Amino acid sequence: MENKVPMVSVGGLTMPVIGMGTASYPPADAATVKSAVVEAIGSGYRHFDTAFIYGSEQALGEAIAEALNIGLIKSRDELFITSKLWCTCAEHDLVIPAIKTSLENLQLEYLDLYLIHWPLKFSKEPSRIPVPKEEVSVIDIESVWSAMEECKLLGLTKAIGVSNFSTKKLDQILSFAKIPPAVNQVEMNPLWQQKEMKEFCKAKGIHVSAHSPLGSKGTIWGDNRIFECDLLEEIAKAKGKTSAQVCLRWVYEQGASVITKSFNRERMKENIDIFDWSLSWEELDKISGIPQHKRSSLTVFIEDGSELEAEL
Ligand SMILES: NC(=O)C1=CN([C@@H]2O[C@H](COP(=O)(O)OP(=O)(O)OC[C@H]3O[C@@H](n4cnc5c(N)ncnc54)[C@H](OP(=O)(O)O)[C@@H]3O)[C@@H](O)[C@H]2O)C=CC1
Ligand SMILES: O=C[C@H](O)[C@@H](O)[C@@H](O)[C@H](O)C(=O)O
Repeated sequence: MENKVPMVSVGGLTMPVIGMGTASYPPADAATVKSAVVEAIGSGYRHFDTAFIYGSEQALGEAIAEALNIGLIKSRDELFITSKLWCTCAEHDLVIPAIKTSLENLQLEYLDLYLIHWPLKFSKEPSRIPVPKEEVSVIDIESVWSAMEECKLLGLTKAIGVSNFSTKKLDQILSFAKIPPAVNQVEMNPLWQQKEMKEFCKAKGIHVSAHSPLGSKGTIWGDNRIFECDLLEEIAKAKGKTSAQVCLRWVYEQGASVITKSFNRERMKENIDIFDWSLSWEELDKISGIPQHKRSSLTVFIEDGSELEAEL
């Protein structure tokens, strides 16, 4: 299939506006992730999102090797690969070893984008989930960011950015960064539209990437609300599309990139088929009025996560 996915400029790189997520719950086995990624490459995906904590780096690396082997792609450079620094390594001296571990897992020499996963640090390997609050603190962003900058200067990644950062935290980074964050990857979908974040990032030249664009259906941190939203279904029906496609197209029309996960062949094809039609002003206006509902995985994974969230 011809790759007709639009590209966006991010930190001096071009990035396909849709990326395939590789986080799943319960975590899929390596063979499932590998075959889903190979299938996705065959369907035109060129952008993949992983993280140390997902446990999917190895399988993604194997899929890339396989795609090269069977000639689906000619060179690794045709792909855009993102990984993320986990909270147990969110301190200056642990960042370079962490990205090297991710690269080793992926069998790659460089990442395209390396993100700080959360503005949080775990003092040790969490003793349980939800992580006890005494094991969690707010990241020392200045020292961690300088190590992220070193990752880029060393050529371990082409661009650096953050994830789940508030505008307040972004402002902090911008006050000292030699290399500003290229991306903030945040939850964004018609039920959590990120209007303020979108305006802030536009003004500061930071690209917004949307994770959970379908509400992370099927995971313990997600829900099915997107698929139960009558308005989205109504719009989808009228256009001969699905609610998922309407959501993904909506994110794209906001100027954000879309990171969505499907390991199902038909749905991954459906999800990438959003670039030759558009939403009307009237439809966009109706979506803009949907009551907002933030669904944060912090409250699932961290004890008193909502209190902590207020600090971030
Ligand atoms: N930075 C961060 O903190 C976070 C990053 N992420 C990243 O973003 C990616 C996407 O987010 P994620 O939480 O996975 O959730 P999504 O919002 O992309 O939803 C994925 C779920 O929806 C299902 N699905 C996918 N396409 C369709 C469709 N067309 N119709 C119906 N159901 C569909 C999938 O099932 P199936 O596979 O069976 O199709 C899966 O259960 C993650 O994989 C991860 O890479 C996610 C959360 C947080
Ligand atoms: O342990 C915590 C979880 O992994 C969570 O914070 C992340 O996995 C997040 O939901 C994501 O998918 O990026």
